[in-house]
Amino acid sequence: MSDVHVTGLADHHPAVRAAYERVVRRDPDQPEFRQAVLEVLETLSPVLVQHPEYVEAGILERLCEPERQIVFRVPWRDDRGRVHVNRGFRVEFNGALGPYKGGLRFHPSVDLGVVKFLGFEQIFKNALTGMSIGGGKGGSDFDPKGRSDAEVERFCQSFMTELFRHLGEHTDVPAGDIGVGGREIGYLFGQYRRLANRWEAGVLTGKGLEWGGSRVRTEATGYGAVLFAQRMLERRGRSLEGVRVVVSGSGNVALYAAEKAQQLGAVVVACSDSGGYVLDEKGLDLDLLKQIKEVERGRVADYPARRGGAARYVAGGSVWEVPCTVALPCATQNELDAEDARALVRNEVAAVAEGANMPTTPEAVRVLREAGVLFAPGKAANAGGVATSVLEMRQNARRESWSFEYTEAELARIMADVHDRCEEAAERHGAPGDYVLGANAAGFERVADAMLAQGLV
Ligand SMILES: NC(=O)c1ccc[n+]([C@@H]2O[C@H](COP(=O)([O-])OP(=O)(O)OC[C@H]3O[C@@H](n4cnc5c(N)ncnc54)[C@H](O)[C@@H]3O)[C@@H](O)[C@H]2O)c1
Repeated sequence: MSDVHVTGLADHHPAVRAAYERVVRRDPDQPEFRQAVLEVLETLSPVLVQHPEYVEAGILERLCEPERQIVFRVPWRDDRGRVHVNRGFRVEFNGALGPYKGGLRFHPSVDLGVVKFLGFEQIFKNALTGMSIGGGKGGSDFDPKGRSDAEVERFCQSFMTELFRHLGEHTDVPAGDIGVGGREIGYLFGQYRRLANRWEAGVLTGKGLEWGGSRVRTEATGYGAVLFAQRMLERRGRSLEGVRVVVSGSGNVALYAAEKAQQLGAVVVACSDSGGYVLDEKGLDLDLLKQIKEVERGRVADYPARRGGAARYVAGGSVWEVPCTVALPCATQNELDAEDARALVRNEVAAVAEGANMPTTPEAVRVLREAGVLFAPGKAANAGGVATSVLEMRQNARRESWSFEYTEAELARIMADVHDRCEEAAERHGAPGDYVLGANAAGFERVADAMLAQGLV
């Protein structure tokens, strides 16, 4: 992949080529990180032409190198008394706009390159919200699947025993991501509180409602992605009313993307997990799906038997085979490839909005864009989660607890602003309707200006 892309950068600004070549040379074993960097850099040439001061100040080189990377051992015992050793990570990527902010992912695929890709994306996403937060990300190669509550608790306590010294409401504020939901945030917060001997609510977001959490945080990423898609469509005189929607994944982002799409009148006909997908032409029964996934921690394969009717499960199939007008990839990185994109185009998809981080491969993005499909990159479309985390921090700082309606209205306002910032930047740089360029340029300019103002640090 990298050879094609280094060659493909021939027409770009020399600073773009130099920065990318440096990343390839220094981090040859981090393909996801390289992919995320390339996806941003290849849109920035017009910005650098307008702002030679960014090049002069080495902004690209500095942006591609995390401010701090923490890698640590996480020892824990399973229920049978056996010792396990996992690896923990926290990458504090860029703090120019505020305390590092970004989730923790617990999944066997997590390594330093994956955490760096997510942290890099997070810098621009957080900048796009217009709020005061820097970019960071963390996690572990621990696999919570099949582990008991007690095992997850012991793992989280061990993880936080090292991480706590690097965190703080003014320093670094993690949240959830794949494999880290309300249960894990609870165990992590408890251990932080014990070690720090402080009630510091703003140190973690995604907390329980009774102890500092915010309403709408659970729903925010999925709701936000749909609100973004809706605004893209509205700008072109269309809406979600009566439209067929397909969602991938069935975790936090997927479930609430499906919920908001239904609330706006769409028919959500399919969702998936790593084993396959379910198709329900009548529209997914979300109460049942939440019971299976959130309460029982089961698989989507269990859905058809309990739903009855014509719902069916397709083992191992790609959910993107299902015809739809709006596609919402909400599972994981690189889950929608060029072949999937061609299937979506054949079925006349109108818009793709990424609920997950980098779920669409670069080749698939090209296929969609060449076919004229509206495409919203994750760093814009899924920014509602982190934005609501900041709303949670605001409530913590003021010792307040806002209503669902008020918080959701704030989320809607923020998503409209994120959309409009992307739209405005794309137009300003001569590429109207290009949300990838718009998101990268708008996020980059905000961080770059802050870095310039703060000197060489
Ligand atoms: N939770 C948030 O607030 C948030 C915010 C921004 C972005 N994201 C991103 O959204 C994505 C999903 O995160 P989440 O919080 O919903 O995690 P989650 O653990 O709740 O859900 C992940 C889902 O993806 C499914 N999945 C994993 N690999 C798959 C594959 N190869 N094919 C199909 N399904 C697969 C899992 O079965 C699960 O249903 C990730 O990319 C994450 O980085 C999450």
